[in-house]
Amino acid sequence: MIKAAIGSENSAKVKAVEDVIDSRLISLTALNAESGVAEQPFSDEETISGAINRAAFSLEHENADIGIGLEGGVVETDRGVFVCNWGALVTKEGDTFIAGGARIPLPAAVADRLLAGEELGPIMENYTKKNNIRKEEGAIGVFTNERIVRSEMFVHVVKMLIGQWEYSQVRR
Ligand SMILES: O=P(O)(O)OP(=O)(O)OP(=O)(O)OC[C@H]1O[C@@H](n2cnc3c(O)ncnc32)[C@H](O)[C@@H]1O
Ligand SMILES: [Mg+2]
Repeated sequence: MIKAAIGSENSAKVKAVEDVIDSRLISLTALNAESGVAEQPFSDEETISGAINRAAFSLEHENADIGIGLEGGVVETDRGVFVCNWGALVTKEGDTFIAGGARIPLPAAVADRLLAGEELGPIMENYTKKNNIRKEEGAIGVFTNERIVRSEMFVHVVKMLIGQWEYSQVRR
Protein backbone atom coordinates (compact mmCIF):
# COMPACT_ATOMS: atom_id res chain seq x y z
CA MET A 1 0.00 0.00 0.00
CA ILE A 2 1.32 3.45 -0.93
CA LYS A 3 0.77 6.08 1.72
CA ALA A 4 -0.42 9.50 0.51
CA ALA A 5 -1.15 12.66 2.50
CA ILE A 6 -3.13 15.70 1.32
CA GLY A 7 -2.34 19.01 2.98
CA SER A 8 -5.88 20.31 3.46
CA GLU A 9 -9.13 19.31 5.12
CA ASN A 10 -11.19 21.31 2.63
CA SER A 11 -13.70 18.74 1.29
CA ALA A 12 -13.45 20.06 -2.29
CA LYS A 13 -9.74 19.19 -2.24
CA VAL A 14 -9.91 15.91 -0.29
CA LYS A 15 -12.75 14.64 -2.49
CA ALA A 16 -10.77 15.45 -5.63
CA VAL A 17 -7.86 13.30 -4.46
CA GLU A 18 -10.18 10.48 -3.34
CA ASP A 19 -11.85 10.53 -6.76
CA VAL A 20 -8.57 10.13 -8.63
CA ILE A 21 -6.52 7.66 -6.60
CA ASP A 22 -7.24 3.94 -6.48
CA SER A 23 -8.05 3.29 -2.81
CA ARG A 24 -6.94 -0.35 -3.19
CA LEU A 25 -3.41 0.83 -3.94
CA ILE A 26 -3.09 4.15 -2.13
CA SER A 27 -4.24 5.12 1.37
CA LEU A 28 -5.01 8.77 2.03
CA THR A 29 -4.69 10.96 5.12
CA ALA A 30 -5.92 14.56 5.15
CA LEU A 31 -4.33 17.16 7.41
CA ASN A 32 -4.23 20.92 7.69
CA ALA A 33 -0.79 21.79 6.33
CA GLU A 34 1.03 25.11 6.48
CA SER A 35 1.05 26.86 3.10
CA GLY A 36 3.83 29.23 4.17
CA VAL A 37 2.38 31.94 1.88
CA ALA A 38 -0.29 34.63 2.30
CA GLU A 39 -3.90 33.54 2.94
CA GLN A 40 -4.58 35.22 -0.39
CA PRO A 41 -1.78 34.34 -2.80
CA PHE A 42 -1.55 36.99 -5.52
CA SER A 43 0.52 35.35 -8.26
CA ASP A 44 1.14 31.99 -9.88
CA GLU A 45 4.54 31.82 -8.21
CA GLU A 46 3.14 32.43 -4.72
CA THR A 47 0.31 29.95 -5.30
CA ILE A 48 2.74 27.28 -6.57
CA SER A 49 4.92 27.84 -3.51
CA GLY A 50 1.88 27.35 -1.28
CA ALA A 51 1.04 24.07 -3.03
CA ILE A 52 4.61 22.77 -2.77
CA ASN A 53 4.90 23.80 0.89
CA ARG A 54 1.66 22.02 1.75
CA ALA A 55 2.77 18.91 -0.12
CA ALA A 56 6.19 18.84 1.59
CA PHE A 57 4.67 19.47 5.03
CA SER A 58 2.18 16.63 4.52
CA LEU A 59 4.84 14.19 3.32
CA GLU A 60 7.02 14.88 6.33
CA HIS A 61 4.29 15.13 8.97
CA GLU A 62 2.67 11.83 7.96
CA ASN A 63 5.91 10.10 6.97
CA ALA A 64 4.12 9.35 3.70
CA ASP A 65 5.34 8.10 0.32
CA ILE A 66 3.73 11.01 -1.49
CA GLY A 67 2.49 14.39 -0.29
CA ILE A 68 -0.07 16.43 -2.20
CA GLY A 69 -0.75 20.15 -1.87
CA LEU A 70 -3.56 22.08 -3.59
CA GLU A 71 -3.61 25.85 -3.35
CA GLY A 72 -5.89 28.55 -4.67
CA GLY A 73 -4.91 32.09 -5.54
CA VAL A 74 -5.50 34.94 -7.91
CA VAL A 75 -3.39 36.53 -10.67
CA GLU A 76 -3.54 40.11 -11.87
CA THR A 77 -3.25 40.42 -15.66
CA ASP A 78 -3.81 43.06 -18.34
CA ARG A 79 -7.19 41.39 -18.86
CA GLY A 80 -8.31 41.47 -15.26
CA VAL A 81 -7.92 39.42 -12.10
CA PHE A 82 -8.16 35.66 -12.66
CA VAL A 83 -8.64 32.83 -10.17
CA CYS A 84 -5.76 30.40 -10.32
CA ASN A 85 -5.20 27.03 -8.71
CA TRP A 86 -2.06 24.94 -8.47
CA GLY A 87 -1.23 21.49 -7.23
CA ALA A 88 2.04 19.88 -6.17
CA LEU A 89 2.99 16.26 -5.52
CA VAL A 90 6.24 15.51 -3.73
CA THR A 91 7.71 12.06 -3.20
CA LYS A 92 9.88 10.65 -0.45
CA GLU A 93 12.53 10.11 -3.15
CA GLY A 94 12.67 13.91 -3.55
CA ASP A 95 10.77 14.43 -6.80
CA THR A 96 8.36 17.37 -7.16
CA PHE A 97 5.60 17.54 -9.76
CA ILE A 98 3.33 20.55 -10.31
CA ALA A 99 0.17 21.16 -12.34
CA GLY A 100 -2.11 24.14 -12.86
CA GLY A 101 -5.90 24.33 -12.94
CA ALA A 102 -8.42 26.12 -15.10
CA ARG A 103 -8.62 29.91 -14.77
CA ILE A 104 -11.28 32.47 -15.50
CA PRO A 105 -11.48 36.22 -14.96
CA LEU A 106 -13.39 37.50 -11.94
CA PRO A 107 -16.05 40.22 -12.27
CA ALA A 108 -14.77 43.76 -11.66
CA ALA A 109 -16.75 44.06 -8.42
CA VAL A 110 -14.91 41.02 -7.01
CA ALA A 111 -11.53 42.04 -8.45
CA ASP A 112 -11.76 45.50 -6.91
CA ARG A 113 -12.28 44.05 -3.45
CA LEU A 114 -9.34 41.66 -3.91
CA LEU A 115 -7.12 44.55 -4.96
CA ALA A 116 -8.29 46.41 -1.84
CA GLY A 117 -6.94 43.55 0.27
CA GLU A 118 -9.94 41.31 0.96
CA GLU A 119 -9.79 37.53 0.54
CA LEU A 120 -11.71 35.73 -2.18
CA GLY A 121 -13.42 33.26 0.18
CA PRO A 122 -15.28 35.91 2.24
CA ILE A 123 -15.88 38.08 -0.85
CA MET A 124 -17.61 35.15 -2.56
CA GLU A 125 -19.82 34.42 0.45
CA ASN A 126 -20.80 38.06 0.61
CA TYR A 127 -21.28 38.36 -3.16
CA THR A 128 -23.50 35.26 -3.43
CA LYS A 129 -25.07 35.42 0.05
CA LYS A 130 -24.12 31.76 0.47
CA ASN A 131 -21.82 30.04 2.98
CA ASN A 132 -19.05 27.51 2.34
CA ILE A 133 -18.57 28.36 -1.33
CA ARG A 134 -14.89 27.51 -1.01
CA LYS A 135 -15.73 23.95 0.05
CA GLU A 136 -18.40 23.53 -2.56
CA GLU A 137 -18.76 25.01 -6.05
CA GLY A 138 -16.07 27.64 -5.48
CA ALA A 139 -15.67 30.91 -7.34
CA ILE A 140 -15.06 28.91 -10.51
CA GLY A 141 -18.43 27.17 -10.04
CA VAL A 142 -20.33 30.37 -9.34
CA PHE A 143 -18.98 32.17 -12.41
CA THR A 144 -19.30 29.19 -14.79
CA ASN A 145 -22.93 28.53 -13.86
CA GLU A 146 -21.62 25.38 -12.09
CA ARG A 147 -20.42 23.77 -15.30
CA ILE A 148 -17.01 23.46 -13.64
CA VAL A 149 -17.13 23.30 -9.83
CA ARG A 150 -14.14 23.57 -7.51
CA SER A 151 -13.78 19.82 -6.82
CA GLU A 152 -13.94 19.00 -10.54
CA MET A 153 -11.30 21.60 -11.27
CA PHE A 154 -9.11 20.02 -8.57
CA VAL A 155 -9.80 16.51 -9.98
CA HIS A 156 -8.20 17.70 -13.21
CA VAL A 157 -5.18 19.04 -11.32
CA VAL A 158 -4.81 15.83 -9.28
CA LYS A 159 -5.02 13.68 -12.44
CA MET A 160 -2.16 15.70 -13.92
CA LEU A 161 -0.13 15.26 -10.71
CA ILE A 162 -0.74 11.53 -10.31
CA GLY A 163 -0.22 11.00 -14.03
CA GLN A 164 3.16 12.73 -14.02
CA TRP A 165 4.20 10.72 -10.97
CA GLU A 166 3.05 7.42 -12.59
CA TYR A 167 4.94 8.31 -15.77
CA SER A 168 8.11 8.86 -13.72
CA GLN A 169 7.65 5.45 -12.04
CA VAL A 170 7.24 3.69 -15.37
CA ARG A 171 10.47 5.25 -16.64
CA ARG A 172 12.50 4.73 -13.49
O1 LIG B 1 -8.59 24.79 3.93
P1 LIG B 1 -7.77 25.23 2.79
O2 LIG B 1 -7.06 24.12 2.12
O3 LIG B 1 -6.87 26.38 3.08
O4 LIG B 1 -8.82 25.67 1.67
P2 LIG B 1 -9.18 27.10 1.10
O5 LIG B 1 -10.56 27.02 0.57
O6 LIG B 1 -8.84 28.19 2.05
O7 LIG B 1 -8.30 27.17 -0.18
P3 LIG B 1 -6.86 27.80 -0.40
O8 LIG B 1 -6.28 28.27 0.87
O9 LIG B 1 -6.09 26.87 -1.28
O10 LIG B 1 -7.17 28.95 -1.34
C1 LIG B 1 -7.87 30.05 -0.94
C2 LIG B 1 -7.68 30.96 -2.07
O11 LIG B 1 -8.14 30.30 -3.24
C3 LIG B 1 -8.74 31.16 -4.10
N1 LIG B 1 -10.06 30.67 -4.43
C4 LIG B 1 -10.44 30.27 -5.61
N2 LIG B 1 -11.71 29.94 -5.62
C5 LIG B 1 -12.13 30.13 -4.39
C6 LIG B 1 -13.37 30.00 -3.76
O12 LIG B 1 -14.43 29.62 -4.42
N3 LIG B 1 -13.47 30.27 -2.48
C7 LIG B 1 -12.41 30.67 -1.79
N4 LIG B 1 -11.22 30.83 -2.31
C8 LIG B 1 -11.09 30.58 -3.61
C9 LIG B 1 -8.72 32.48 -3.41
O13 LIG B 1 -7.65 33.18 -3.94
C10 LIG B 1 -8.50 32.17 -1.96
O14 LIG B 1 -7.81 33.16 -1.25
MG1 LIG C 1 -6.90 28.51 2.90
